[in-house]
Amino acid sequence: MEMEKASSLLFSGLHFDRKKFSRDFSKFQKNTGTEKPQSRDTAVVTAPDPGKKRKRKENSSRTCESEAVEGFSVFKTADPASSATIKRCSTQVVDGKKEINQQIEKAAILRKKHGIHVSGHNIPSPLENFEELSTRYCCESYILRNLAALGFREPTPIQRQAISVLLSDRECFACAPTGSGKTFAFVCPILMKLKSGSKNGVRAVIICPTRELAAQSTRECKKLAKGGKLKIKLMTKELSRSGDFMKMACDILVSTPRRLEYAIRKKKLDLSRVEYLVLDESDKLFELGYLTQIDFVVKACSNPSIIRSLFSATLPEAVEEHARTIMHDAVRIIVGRKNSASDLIKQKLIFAGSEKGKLLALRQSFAESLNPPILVFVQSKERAKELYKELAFDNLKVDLIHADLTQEQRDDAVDNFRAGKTWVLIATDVIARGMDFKGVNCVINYDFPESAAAYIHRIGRSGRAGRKGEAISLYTEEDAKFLRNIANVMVASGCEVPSWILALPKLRCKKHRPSRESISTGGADNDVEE
Ligand SMILES: Nc1ncnc2c1ncn2[C@@H]1O[C@H](COP(=O)(O)OP(=O)(O)OP(=O)(O)O)[C@@H](O)[C@H]1O
Repeated sequence: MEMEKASSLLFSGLHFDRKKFSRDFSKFQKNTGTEKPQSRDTAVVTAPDPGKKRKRKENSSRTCESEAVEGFSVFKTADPASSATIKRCSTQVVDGKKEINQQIEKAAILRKKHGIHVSGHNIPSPLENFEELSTRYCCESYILRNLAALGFREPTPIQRQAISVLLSDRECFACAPTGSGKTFAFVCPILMKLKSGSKNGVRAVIICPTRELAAQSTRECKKLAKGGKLKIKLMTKELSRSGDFMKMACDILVSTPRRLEYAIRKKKLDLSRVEYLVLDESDKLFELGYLTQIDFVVKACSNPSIIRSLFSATLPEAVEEHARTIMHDAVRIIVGRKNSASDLIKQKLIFAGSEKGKLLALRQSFAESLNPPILVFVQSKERAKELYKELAFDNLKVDLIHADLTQEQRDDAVDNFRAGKTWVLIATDVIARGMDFKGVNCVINYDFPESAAAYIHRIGRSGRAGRKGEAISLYTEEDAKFLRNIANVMVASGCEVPSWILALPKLRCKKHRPSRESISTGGADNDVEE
């Protein structure tokens, strides 16, 4: 139901005028792209389509495609009497085809090696290494320096494919495991494409579902942009209320949907020149709570040549279908198995019997081996407060984070956890998505997650960037209806699960979180805050 509404709302304001952009066809024959002449995308063998729906910068077609067209025109204008010319040309065509086939094969091998699955037309080959950013796409040296300074030696699979797709001015929707480097997969091409700073307003927008994630993405973006001229800004509460973007240098803006909408409505922010729009954690942003804001922002990004991209570790069918109908010639990228947990996480299910049993199991687990940093997820802010009170006197360095805290308190909680000052952070789902806490050893689902997606994102706070992690999920009888879904995710990652759980009935429709006995005292808790 939610997605049906999404389909009717999202992107509905966008309209592309074919006639208006028909002139662009002529541009396909000019060489103005950023990809270097010697570089070739794979599988680009057809002549450009003059009826293409939208204006595109030409570098994506400035490859074998334009060469094939040029080849034919050479053929036509050559002296027909000269058999030598004809022979030379046909040899060139055969050589060209052979080369293209070799490149297609090479790209396929590379994709197979890295578990990259793609669909769409004329998909650029994945990057073999970061050097290709400069040899193939003329990347400025400061970006390569920053990549090296960050210690990134090889692109991750999602970076290999998404970077080349976005650098070829193609829209994409991508699904890759948690902690697999999706942030740089969209940040890097944006920095490369925008090149120098401009005073003409915001040119790229990155939307994240939470303020913490927006702040983190801004920081990551700034790390890669160090030494360049681009201005990157995080939309703070203050900026959204009183900042005048018309008078401010800002090339890349990172924001939550609400703050973005607020600034646009106040007419202090014009997004009509935006060239790149990223919806990070896109499936979350497509949920009802965000939908009208996202729709409003997407309409405000009215530049017809905008490149939009969707990234997440979970991409439900409904979101995919929707993306396919509204995006233009988009490339679908899936790394590994779709909607699955990272292979690096060891997952365990523990039956705790009752709410009291859960507290006991948690204390016991801490007593046996406390290996911080540890994240403990609960289903509501009330329960976060209750659990905090229980653990605060257990001689643990424990803290909590939920949506009721001030921004300063939330920032402190995140910073202290990052700095190792907090060993155990109790959290609601407010930090379940996207947050990159390095080296989280264990995620404990104190309250069982109510969907496979929620589970994948929560446990994905550990086992990031190639490190191993652990996830423990406590459950009681109240959680029976959610068990099978989560167990299926575990089985798909190679974990053992009792067979009776897999034989439980399928979850047919979305179920509400169970009301639970209070952690500290009696009473029920029906709060559904994230
Ligand atoms: N090429 C690379 N080599 C090594 N580490 C990398 C590389 N790219 C990114 N990383 C690191 O991997 C970690 C996870 O990256 P990131 O937060 O982008 O993951 P993600 O896929 O967006 O995860 P999530 O789905 O949870 O949002 C970060 O610490 C980042 O610095």
